[in-house]
Amino acid sequence: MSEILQTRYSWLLAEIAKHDHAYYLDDAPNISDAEYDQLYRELLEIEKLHPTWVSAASPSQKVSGYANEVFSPVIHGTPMLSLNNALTEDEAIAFDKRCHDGLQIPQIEYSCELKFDGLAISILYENGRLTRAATRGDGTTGENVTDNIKTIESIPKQLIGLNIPEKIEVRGEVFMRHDDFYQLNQIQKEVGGKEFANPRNAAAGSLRQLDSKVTASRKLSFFAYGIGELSPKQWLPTGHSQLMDRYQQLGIPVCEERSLASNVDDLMSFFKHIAQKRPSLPFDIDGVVYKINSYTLQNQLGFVSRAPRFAIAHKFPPQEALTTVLAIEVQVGRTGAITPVARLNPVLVGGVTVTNATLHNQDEISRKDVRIGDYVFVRRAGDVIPEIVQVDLNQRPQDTQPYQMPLTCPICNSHIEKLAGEAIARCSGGLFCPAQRKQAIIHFAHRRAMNIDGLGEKIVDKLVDEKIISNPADLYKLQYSLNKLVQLFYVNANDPLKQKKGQDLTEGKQIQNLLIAIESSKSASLAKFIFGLGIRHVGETTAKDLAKSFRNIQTLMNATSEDLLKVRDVGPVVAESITSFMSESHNREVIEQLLASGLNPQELSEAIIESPFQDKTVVITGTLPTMSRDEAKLLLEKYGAKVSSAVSSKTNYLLAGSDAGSKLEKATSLNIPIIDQATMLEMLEGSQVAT
Ligand SMILES: NC(=O)c1ccc[n+]([C@@H]2O[C@H](COP(=O)([O-])OP(=O)(O)OC[C@H]3O[C@@H](n4cnc5c(N)ncnc54)[C@H](O)[C@@H]3O)[C@@H](O)[C@H]2O)c1
Ligand SMILES: [Zn+2]
Repeated sequence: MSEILQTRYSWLLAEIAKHDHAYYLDDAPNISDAEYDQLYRELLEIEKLHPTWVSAASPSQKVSGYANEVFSPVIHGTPMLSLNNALTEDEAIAFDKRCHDGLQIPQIEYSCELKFDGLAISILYENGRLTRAATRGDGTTGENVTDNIKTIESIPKQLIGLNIPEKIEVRGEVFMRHDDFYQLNQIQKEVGGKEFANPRNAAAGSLRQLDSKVTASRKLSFFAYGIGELSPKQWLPTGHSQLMDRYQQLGIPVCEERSLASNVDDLMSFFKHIAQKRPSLPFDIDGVVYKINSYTLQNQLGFVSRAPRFAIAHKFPPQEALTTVLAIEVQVGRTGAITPVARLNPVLVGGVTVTNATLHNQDEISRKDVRIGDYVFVRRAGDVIPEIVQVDLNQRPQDTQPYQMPLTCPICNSHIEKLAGEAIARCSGGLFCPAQRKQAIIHFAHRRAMNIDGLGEKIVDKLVDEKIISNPADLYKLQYSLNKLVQLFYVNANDPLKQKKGQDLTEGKQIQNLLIAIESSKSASLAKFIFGLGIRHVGETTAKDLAKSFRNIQTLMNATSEDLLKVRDVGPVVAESITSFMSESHNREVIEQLLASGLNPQELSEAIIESPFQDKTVVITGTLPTMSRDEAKLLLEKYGAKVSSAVSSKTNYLLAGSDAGSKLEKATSLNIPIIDQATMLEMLEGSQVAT
């Protein structure tokens, strides 16, 4: 039992670390906060049972987060801590009880605030002037974001009033209001930039920018809720609430929505009052915070490693609503991944209209048994993509059917496959499916596949969008589309593909180069061709093994599982993936078209007969008259040479073209034979490569 638990514990540590990275460093979480909190809770439960397992590195022992080293570091005078959570009313009541037990006094006054959903910031004022600002980072070391903070309008650069302390570190939250968030995403959409999943990510992503001009262009807001360094110490008022009042007098923004509570009932009514108000607030909050008001009492209770004992965040449960499933549709991603999506009767969840929810995969649909027509609870936990929590079985209409994913791709009709051990189903028409088109062509042209220089993502996007090509075989027909290409490359001056300054537009050099690269790719090896097909699980190494075993593409196309399993390193999953790919007639058609265009990839045996370059080391330098250096390299390698980049005493030949520089000098000084392209070709005459 304990072994299973130990495994689970290690898994949780790794999982939480992974999510912390995505959340704190990349400002792009992959799971909802509610799901994250569940993982964290489970970790705490296990640690309670096995205190000896807990190391200092556990997220329970330290403040989560990182300081990215691209910012200069700021060491916090006093650590910036986290808050413990109460997820239920009972847990909040238990917090109040712990405070009473710890302080042994009959009545405690609490200051109640909102829990803003942004990121913590420390702002230092010296003699009233803003001199430094830093993020929380890992709690001890934060990121210096002074210039960025200065771009936030509501944060005073100079404090006002008569009672300004010599030095004061104001702590609070930077966040983004809903309207500013929608506006930002709208702009991002227009300029093709990254859209943010929620205001928290947008705030963090906007503040943690190296260029403060970017931050300045994003509208951020700020509320203060705490204090760090202070001098003179006597400046501090008696309690937290009084500090907030004083902040207001200094011109520091403080949220109006706060109150004092004198017992646990007051805490609960504050919570309910705010929960009701939440949908109409202009910014996101994920709960409320209760803090013992008196600083003397706060100090008596003190801190645990990562959070104060005198405060707690009472979090809202994830926001849910009930609605009906109108349809279940599948979406096909760029790599063929099939994701079922529930189309919902539009419903407001926490102030946002939800019309779709992801269902992830068939296993998930079956587990939840979501059917078309069902009433379902939809959750939006302040974040990411809405999801279906569960079906309300009491309201299930008669005649509903368990949902089955389609067997063929809704876009291209190829069969949908699900490989053993994978949760995700995929469209098998990799070479043909419009959804996968761009990805397939980009992969085919990749340097390590057919190596078509100049055929990058942007050009592929254009060629496909303009319907000039729709699959890799179309590349070899491009010379027939010259007119269209010229238009595409040169006519629209605003086009990202337009020629760089100084290049001659009329010459058509870019098109010419592309066509040459496509033409030379016809001689790519069988291994590169197989790799270029983009068959799932067939990487470069597997492609090489397959090429060696099958010698030509036709044999591979007709190989059975048994044949495939004989190949080194090919197991059942790879074999299944290949047979499934090759059994899809659409893919076969594209391969046939490729062969018809003059590609005939063959695997040459490695045995070389009679080559003067067999096992010789050659270095290539300068510009050769008719070949590129890469072409010469391939040729030499085919004849058994090892082509290296630096001249040494071990070099057997230097192949030199015009404008050769230091390599030529070095080779001369080492007495290494120097040959030119013509000599190389002469030497190769009469050599043979066995096929
Ligand atoms: N979705 C994910 O993948 C993921 C990953 C990591 C963390 N998280 C989220 O982050 C939380 C943990 O982060 P955390 O350690 O920053 O704790 P926290 O966000 O739960 O609480 C501490 C923070 O609350 C903020 N805060 C807002 N209002 C406040 C107020 N009035 N007074 C004091 N502080 C206030 C401060 O920034 C402070 O640093 C998790 O509970 C989870 O919700 C999510
Ligand atoms: Zn498809």
